[in-house]
Amino acid sequence: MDFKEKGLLFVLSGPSGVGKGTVCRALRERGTDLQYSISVTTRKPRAGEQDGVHYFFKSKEEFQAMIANHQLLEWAEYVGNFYGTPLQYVQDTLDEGKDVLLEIEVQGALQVKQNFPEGIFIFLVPPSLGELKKRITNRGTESLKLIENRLNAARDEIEMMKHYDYVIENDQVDCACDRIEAVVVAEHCQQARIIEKYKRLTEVD
Ligand SMILES: Nc1ncnc2c1ncn2[C@@H]1O[C@H](COP(=O)(O)OP(=O)(O)OP(=O)(O)O)[C@@H](O)[C@H]1O
Ligand SMILES: Nc1nc2c(ncn2[C@@H]2O[C@H](COP(=O)(O)O)[C@@H](O)[C@H]2O)c(=O)[nH]1
Repeated sequence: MDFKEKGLLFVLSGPSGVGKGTVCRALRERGTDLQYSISVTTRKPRAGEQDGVHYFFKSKEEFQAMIANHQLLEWAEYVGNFYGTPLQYVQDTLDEGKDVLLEIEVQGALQVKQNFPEGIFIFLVPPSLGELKKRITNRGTESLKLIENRLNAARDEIEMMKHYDYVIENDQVDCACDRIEAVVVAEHCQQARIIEKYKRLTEVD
């Protein structure tokens, strides 16, 4: 039987400012074998953010057209802006046998879980709420009002971590990366065992 192994889908969530982007950048620099989906958003670019690199920046109308045309794997409204994952990229990359990592907020992650239960869901937590506030404030990319909105959303998001397979603390970026890499290795071992079992069960004498 021709059994083509697909890539694994990892979903990384966590409250704004916990360090998802920082940890993903560090994983890239380490050369961890993951592909990163670029999301679509209606949020305005921050200083230094480039279209097609950090996000695909779209108008509300363009975003709604993508929803209507079933071009998004998931989407959500988060603190006044829309965010979504382009479906085609994820499908194609998994079909090529490569692992994909989505860095998305919890409403979107739960949609992925419904439609793609074999995904692996990781929730990144800060050492404390005080440290979260310090990180998002020191980043200096949002106004005080927006920081407050994001911290309010964080309380509800943290409540949702019970729906995730793994909860990883981002105390130090390097340690958080080590833990995520350990999850990737463990999930591949698990997949290899399942495939082996499936092959044995379907073998014809
Ligand atoms: N382990 C860490 N220790 C100290 N500071 C950290 C750590 N991880 C990230 N930071 C800092 O915290 C701030 C927020 O990080 P980052 O932008 O990666 O968060 P995020 O979760 O991607 O946020 P958002 O969801 O808003 O995009 C950055 O200034 C970053 O340098
Ligand atoms: N549901 C989705 N959430 C996404 C996506 N891309 C990013 N995000 C999350 O949005 C918030 C805010 O991001 P920011 O860049 O404005 O700070 C954060 O939690 C991201 O992880 C997506 O495609 N879908």
